[in-house]
Amino acid sequence: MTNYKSGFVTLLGRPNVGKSTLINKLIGEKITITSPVAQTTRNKLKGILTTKFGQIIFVDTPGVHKPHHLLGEILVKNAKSAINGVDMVVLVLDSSVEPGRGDEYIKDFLVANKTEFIVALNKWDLVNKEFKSLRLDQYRKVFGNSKNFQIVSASEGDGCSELIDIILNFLPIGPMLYEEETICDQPLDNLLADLVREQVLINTREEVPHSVAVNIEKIKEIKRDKGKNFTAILATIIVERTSQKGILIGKKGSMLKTIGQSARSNMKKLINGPVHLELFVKVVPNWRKKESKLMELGYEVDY
Ligand SMILES: Nc1nc2c(ncn2[C@@H]2O[C@H](COP(=O)(O)OP(=O)(O)OP(=O)(O)O)[C@@H](O)[C@H]2O)c(=O)[nH]1
Repeated sequence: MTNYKSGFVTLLGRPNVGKSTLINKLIGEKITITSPVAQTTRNKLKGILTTKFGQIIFVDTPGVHKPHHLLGEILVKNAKSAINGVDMVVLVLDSSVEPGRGDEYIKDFLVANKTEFIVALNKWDLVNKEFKSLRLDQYRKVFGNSKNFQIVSASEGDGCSELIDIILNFLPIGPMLYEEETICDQPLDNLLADLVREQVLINTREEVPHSVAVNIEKIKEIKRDKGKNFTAILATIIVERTSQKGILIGKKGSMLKTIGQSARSNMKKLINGPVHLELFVKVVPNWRKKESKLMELGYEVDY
């Protein structure tokens, strides 16, 4: 008789608490987009972790794209769709700040829905030594003293293997649902596009906001008789306004170069081989309003 565990797990939490960073760390490959700008997660991503003891399928949640006064309502709406069909939830909290209403909303919602959840208190590395015990008390007051409360630092990796053990403990007994070597069910071009979009957000911050999309036009394996083979990737960054195109290209192309270099370096890690990346910027006015364009770019319009 086998005790193998498997199941679907979703990470819930306010924007920017580190959900994507945590999934990446738990799985050990860069598969989701992370940036210091809130609301970077667009599509639901699954990252798959297979261990000797079980298989955890992580479902990422979309970020919040609505004005602040709606935040509570939207968090709950997102939470509702995210918990659909999952076995358990990891509630991710940002310990570098005090517990907030948004965190409580989600907890109350989970309790009301009788959803199994554990707490991952993230960004512990950012809490000053002398404040650590106070901060822990503040969070325990709101989120309870249960043993299913794990302190982690997603960027450092601290507490992650303990978190995996807690999750596996919670999951039901079940078979391996994906082949052992699968880490993500997203097509490669989505992952590559996200790596470019991530660098646009990191490097331009508020100047080029969320009205940016990336389309992977071509991925080609180039075989060379002499020297190494490489993957050639052609990508277009789509913006809504000419002014945004200017910002993205930068002085003498400097911004586009920076974006391209960083995106390429992450692509190399993802593909596990040399990459040649060519980037173009294209203005498509109001692309967000054009649903066919959205679908062509692979977005799930689910809100
Ligand atoms: N110092 C520190 N920074 C972290 C940690 N975890 C995440 N971050 C940073 O916090 C920022 C937000 O992380 P994300 O993983 O994009 O957050 P998210 O919750 O997925 O954000 P949304 O997509 O907006 O929902 C990034 O700059 C991360 O590098 C951590 O444990 N320590």
